[in-house]
Amino acid sequence: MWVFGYGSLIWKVDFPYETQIVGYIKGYERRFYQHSTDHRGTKENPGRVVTLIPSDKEESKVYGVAYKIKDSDIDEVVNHLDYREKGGYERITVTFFPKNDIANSFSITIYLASHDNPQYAGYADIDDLAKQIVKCSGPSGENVDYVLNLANSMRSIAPEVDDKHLFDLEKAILALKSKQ
Ligand SMILES: N[C@@H](CCC(=O)N[C@@H](CS)C(=O)NCC(=O)O)C(=O)O
Repeated sequence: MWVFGYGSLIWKVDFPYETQIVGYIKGYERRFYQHSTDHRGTKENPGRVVTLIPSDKEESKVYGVAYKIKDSDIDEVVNHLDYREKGGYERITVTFFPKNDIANSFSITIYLASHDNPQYAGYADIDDLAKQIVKCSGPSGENVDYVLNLANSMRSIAPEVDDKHLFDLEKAILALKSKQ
């Protein structure tokens, strides 16, 4: 079994895996459109974490990390991730393209929070997202750290990729923090 990480699963790998490959999935865009009340926010003050929105933009790709789960670990890992992603995410299967070997794509499981889940927050502009995020923290820590960890991880796994939404948000958050 393979699992694709495109958010905290890139930088917070709290499950056993055999190997990992950097690559992408197509037809989606990564957006901070999911409320988090159990990790980076609370019910009263929900944070924002990433999900994927469908995109018909030619060649829309979301880069992340694919993890190969050993057969004997599958039940444990799926139970763990089902619990970790309980805030509105569901497992679906998509095609993964290894960055350095796109000819050998394969099926992979992702956790996606669709637009009709109860914690879907939807669109907000970058400044409003940043203003919300700098005020939030939850059981897993500061919402700001979630964004900065993801931005730093993306720069290290795919430095050639410009995820405008992510890096514009990072810039807006750092600008707000510098004024505090
Ligand atoms: N499904 C996404 C993970 C989305 C995500 O980040 N989920 C949150 C749940 S709200 C999480 O696991 N957070 C852990 C943390 O914030 O430390 C992925 O593939 O990376």
